[in-house]
Amino acid sequence: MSLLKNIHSPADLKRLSPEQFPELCQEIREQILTVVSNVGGHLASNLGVVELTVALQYLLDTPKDKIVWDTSNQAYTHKLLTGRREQFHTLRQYGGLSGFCKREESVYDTFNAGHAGTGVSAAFGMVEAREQRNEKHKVVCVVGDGAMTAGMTLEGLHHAGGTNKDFIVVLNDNQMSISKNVGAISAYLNRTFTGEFYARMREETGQLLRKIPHIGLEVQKIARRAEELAKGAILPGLLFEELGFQYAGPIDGHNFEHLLPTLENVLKMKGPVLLHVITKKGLGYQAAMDNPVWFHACPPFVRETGVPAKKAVRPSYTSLAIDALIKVAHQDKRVVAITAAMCEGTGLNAFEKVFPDRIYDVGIAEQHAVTFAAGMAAQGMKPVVALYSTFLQRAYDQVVHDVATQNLPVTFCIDRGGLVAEDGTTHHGAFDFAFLRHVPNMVVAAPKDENELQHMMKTCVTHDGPASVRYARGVSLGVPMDPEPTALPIGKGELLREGTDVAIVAIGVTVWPAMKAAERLAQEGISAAVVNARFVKPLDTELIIKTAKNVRCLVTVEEGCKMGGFGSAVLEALSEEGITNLRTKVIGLPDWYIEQGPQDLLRERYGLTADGIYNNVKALFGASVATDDAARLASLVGSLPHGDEQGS
Ligand SMILES: Cc1ncc(C[n+]2csc(CCOP(=O)(O)OP(=O)(O)O)c2C)c(N)n1
Ligand SMILES: CC(=O)[C@@H](O)[C@H](O)COP(=O)(O)O
Ligand SMILES: [Mg+2]
Repeated sequence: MSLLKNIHSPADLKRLSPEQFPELCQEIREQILTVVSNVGGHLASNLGVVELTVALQYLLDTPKDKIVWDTSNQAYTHKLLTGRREQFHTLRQYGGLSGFCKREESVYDTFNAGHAGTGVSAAFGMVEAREQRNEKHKVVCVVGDGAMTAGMTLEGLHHAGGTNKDFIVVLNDNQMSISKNVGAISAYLNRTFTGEFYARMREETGQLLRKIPHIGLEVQKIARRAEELAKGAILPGLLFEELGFQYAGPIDGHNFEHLLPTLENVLKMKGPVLLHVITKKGLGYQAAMDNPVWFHACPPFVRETGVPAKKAVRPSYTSLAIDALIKVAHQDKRVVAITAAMCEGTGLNAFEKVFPDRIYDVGIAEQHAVTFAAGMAAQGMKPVVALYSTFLQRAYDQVVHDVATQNLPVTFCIDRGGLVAEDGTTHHGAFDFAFLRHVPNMVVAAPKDENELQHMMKTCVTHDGPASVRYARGVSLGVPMDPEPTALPIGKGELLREGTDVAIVAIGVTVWPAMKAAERLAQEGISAAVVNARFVKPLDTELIIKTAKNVRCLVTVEEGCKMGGFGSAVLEALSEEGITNLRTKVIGLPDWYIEQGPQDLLRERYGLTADGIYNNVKALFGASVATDDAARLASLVGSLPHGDEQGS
């Protein structure tokens, strides 16, 4: 590590000679592999952009010049070269470096990201800010071929290409999203590989024309047109040129002899420019090159073998949800599945094996995925859209405007609901209860365990309207499973435990911890009822009100934001009923962005474990007893005759 350890900022990199770069890149790869095999992370994407990052930092004058990393899951080399090498071992851990770019972390991180497709828009915003402020610096956005399929990227290119502002987009094309990239844009980019064919053909056409004596203008025109057509059919650059970008490339993104001079030229060009760079995901680590999908975002693994360091003890909620979906799809031919570039993450690859003709991967295009589903539903199909909670945020209007207003039977499998751990702020599924429960017609369900999950899958898919079922990241609990999924009554919760002092009304993964808390409270003589609400909407107000009327305190628990979420729904129901004499508390995520860290640790921090619920209930109950005692005492004192009256 003799080169890397002396780099504390890009200025140190500039002191190296380009001949030393291959050795430096090897050291960087070594460092990334050491840390990621230990803590997990986005290995394959990062190993693919080592040379590109070195070249950019070498030629640009950051932080004055701005680099925007789209999604920013590929920014590890960037972190290592911009003063964060010594903290790099803390990557993705609680209190450690983020796995993504964070402005709070470094001046070299120009824009926070984690969701794909924001880079071009943000970077072009910086271009226009530069113009407004009369500044002189370069703005470069690095965007992947996967993110190129995102609507926002195309919106950004459309805007920027319509101007003549100096702006550089580097398209890092590794032919992969998380899995193989899909769709027309990806096919278009893949024709890069026939670029050689285009060059040869152009040469041959030229030779042919030169051989024709006294070539007329008309013939020349026809020839040029033929060439343009050939370009349109074969050369990827034409798409970008038509969008107003000068196109350069494709070039080998691992070869400094290509990278440095081309980038140097591109940085001097005026107006919007797109440089197309071809890279390989996982380069330098055979296991990641062989299986870039698994190594896209991997848990800790054994470096020598490339196998996970820990074996999963039980199936994940994800896989059990899709198992149930497969069973339901066997019974109903109208059921189709839709993923937005997340076939593996959402477990739909299992569905694809059984129903290869009934699954659609639309690319990183959540908005399209939802409206596409609505279109299918409008024609009698039963589409199931499987998305991570955090990515559904992007399709809010499509949920409201295209699905719910028409009461269309689209099911949303909301994966990664709640705390997702190491990906942190941009990826926690904190808001789905809050942004779905106010949508008319929408069913919002969250099971307490995997058995209930399979039943809710059936409930939602067979429901004749929009419905969502939300489940957590991670392994299931290991509860006994019923042989078949069965539809549950929509809007009905279950009373898991009777109680006369306190009611704990919980939803989703917080239900079993609530039960544990109740057991502990019982040992101390506090009688706690536990309601598994099952549905945030329609809320089982009847059960909740009935339970509330028997107790003096009520606590709600959810792994979601408190503001406008499940607890708010319960409080609204109590208020509607005119119940005002109850002490209440909402346990959930606070009004700030939740940091990265292991799920257990974060759950503890936000009071979502059995202990957390127990402590909250005890404090609330203790306060209510104290208040009641004080009130009793006051009324007792009030009823005593005054000294004067006693005639003293
Ligand atoms: C809006 C959104 N949807 C889905 C994802 C999940 N996701 C993370 S990285 C990734 C693939 C990105 O592919 P690409 O842009 O080509 O970058 P690469 O990892 O290949 O460098 C996806 C789908 C996301 N981050 N954001
Ligand atoms: C999908 C995405 O954004 C990934 O890059 C993420 O890091 C994956 O995490 P999971 O392990 O939850 O699928
Ligand atoms: Mg890619």
